[in-house]
Amino acid sequence: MHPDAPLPFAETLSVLQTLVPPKLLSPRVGIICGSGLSGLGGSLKEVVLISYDRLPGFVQSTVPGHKSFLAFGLIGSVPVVAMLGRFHPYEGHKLSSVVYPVRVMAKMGVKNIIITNAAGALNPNLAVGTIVVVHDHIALPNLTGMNPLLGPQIDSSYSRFLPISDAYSRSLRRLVFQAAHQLSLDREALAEGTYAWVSGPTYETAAEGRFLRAAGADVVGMSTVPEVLAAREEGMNVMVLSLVTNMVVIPEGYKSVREEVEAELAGKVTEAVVDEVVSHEEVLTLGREKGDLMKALVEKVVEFIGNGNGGAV
Ligand SMILES: O=P(O)(O)O[C@H]1O[C@H](CO)[C@@H](O)[C@H]1O
Ligand code: HPA
Repeated sequence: MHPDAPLPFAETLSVLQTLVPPKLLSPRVGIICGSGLSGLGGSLKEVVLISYDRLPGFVQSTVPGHKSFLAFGLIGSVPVVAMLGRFHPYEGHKLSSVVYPVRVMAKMGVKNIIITNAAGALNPNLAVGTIVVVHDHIALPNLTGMNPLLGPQIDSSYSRFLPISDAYSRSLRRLVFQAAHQLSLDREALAEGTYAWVSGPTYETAAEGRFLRAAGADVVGMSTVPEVLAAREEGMNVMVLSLVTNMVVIPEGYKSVREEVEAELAGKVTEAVVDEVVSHEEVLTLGREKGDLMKALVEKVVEFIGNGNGGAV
């Protein structure tokens, strides 16, 4: 819930003013780096890294593949601020803490936010390594009472009932596909899809994966939606890129144990079935392998935003 304690915006901004050179203090674009994707920080010139523990209101990222630094710098000539490591509710962080950095970005004047994540594929037509340009979400936690916008309004300038059917900016999504064209990426490198937010930290069972797929989701992850909601409440244009790191819904489906045993008893030779499980190491490995592609896309989109393209400001 926000704000169960007054949010320390003034203190955070005052620390930032002392640590960040004036030239970088009004970022045009905010970036959040997903699991294994903090290498995006390597895109920044004249970078200034600020440890989260120096920033009032910030908590620590405790998940491998997430650092705990806020990075200020330039992509081309565009000033940006990037979270090298995000916060997830499953780490024990309150939703108000999870989205606090997004609100700080808004207070610094950020109008466009690019949120990245690692996600599992529910849509069997997606391949591991694909980057999904998210155009919608399904958030069971939101529908059942876990929403970062629950609670008293921060102030009366915020909308009480925020529409989010337009949460994912069409103009920013267009920029990603234009960026992919300029970078000569194969058509298969990018897809469009719906992100399902789950609380984690358990990965989905196969049946849960099928359930989310049947509901219309293409990828699933344990982050992003809280940040999207806060960013929309703050009036930002939002773009989300999900890197498919693993398959959740396996195209071949469930192999019956009864049939396996019956076939063996009938003297037939059966193929050994091994139930595959996902691991965070696998997620991070994919992040490392595809990190450069994500970085190239984000850089290009930031360049476009800097040039005033796409209707985004
Ligand atoms: O969404 P990001 O932070 O990229 O991380 C994803 O990877 C972790 C699971 O491997 C979960 O935190 C999931 O949400
Ligand atoms: N499920 C949830 N979150 C994830 C996954 C997944 O399969 N892969 C990466 N993040």
